[in-house]
Amino acid sequence: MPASWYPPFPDDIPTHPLLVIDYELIKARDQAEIDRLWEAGTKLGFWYLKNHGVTEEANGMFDMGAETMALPMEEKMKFEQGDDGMSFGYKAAGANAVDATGELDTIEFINVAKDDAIAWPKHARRTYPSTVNARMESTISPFVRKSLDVNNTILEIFNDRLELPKGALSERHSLEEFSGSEARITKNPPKQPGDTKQAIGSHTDFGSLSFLHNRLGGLQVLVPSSDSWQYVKPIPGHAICNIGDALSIFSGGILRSNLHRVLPAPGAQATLERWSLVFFTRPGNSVILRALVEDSSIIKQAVDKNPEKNFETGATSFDWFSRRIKYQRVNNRTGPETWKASRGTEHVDA
Ligand SMILES: O=C(O)CCC(=O)C(=O)O
Ligand SMILES: [Fe+2]
Repeated sequence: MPASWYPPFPDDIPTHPLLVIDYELIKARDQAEIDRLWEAGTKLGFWYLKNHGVTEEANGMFDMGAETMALPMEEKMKFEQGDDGMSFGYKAAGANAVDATGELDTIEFINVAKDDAIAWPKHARRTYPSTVNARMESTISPFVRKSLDVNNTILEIFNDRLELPKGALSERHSLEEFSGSEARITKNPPKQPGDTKQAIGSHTDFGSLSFLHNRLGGLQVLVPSSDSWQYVKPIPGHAICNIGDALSIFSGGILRSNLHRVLPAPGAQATLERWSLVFFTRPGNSVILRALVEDSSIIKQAVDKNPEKNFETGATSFDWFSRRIKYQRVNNRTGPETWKASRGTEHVDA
């Protein structure tokens, strides 16, 4: 459905302003735009990105999502992600908890590994439904490659601003090493009257950078230093980008991995199915998640200034990621401690 057919996001509810960053200017290394990206990355950890050049590929991904979710449940379940912490594949609605009480999530999604999109027609990590295979070459691989370009460019900018040696962040996100990087399409059913269920519970993202394409509202950020949640209004043609745990940890907390969640779309949009598309860039599986204090004096200063925060996770990116996925799954739930075990840097940040 073209975005112009959607009922508008209501104009009478508070929204959180994000800086609009122009990717063309970032690519051209425009200093003023880089300063604004830095401000967005350090203060909120979320920003809009315009002129990213991925709209057509994103539209194809939404079509792939619709084709995949229309398959019979029995077919989709053949490609289910399982309970061991692997994220690639299909997840049915209600397979994850959204909070410590074990309330169930309402979204279904399909995750396609960057490694499979790059290796195609070979399988690197797993197999997928026929609807995914049919679009791997035409849609998914181009989307993944372009999204990687966008996120890698942003990583280079942050690398320089963090005064890290050239390539310090890139080498931790190499194309060749297997990683948790993946493309995700989510589908949330229309809101039922009186329903207050969360589609995705409060979380920080697991990896380094998320590149999100939203058509409807529903995404909320926790406003820093407050307990107030505010909607992020989708703007046509603008992606929403955010920083995840791994990049926040590498930077000694200078870059912010902010809590966010997804509710049903507000106002008149609530009557529609809500689809969203994300590309997650995550470090290579073997990369240890710790502040890069030996490589940057400003990261060292940031860590020294906050002795109460622990940036030595002792975990590889693979361990961090698998733990978080695994303990979200309600099949693994024993009690509130399972939810706690699925958490990210909100504790580092406490
Ligand atoms: O659907 C959205 O707007 C956000 C999705 C999200 O936060 C996630 O998949 O991690
Ligand atoms: Fe997220």
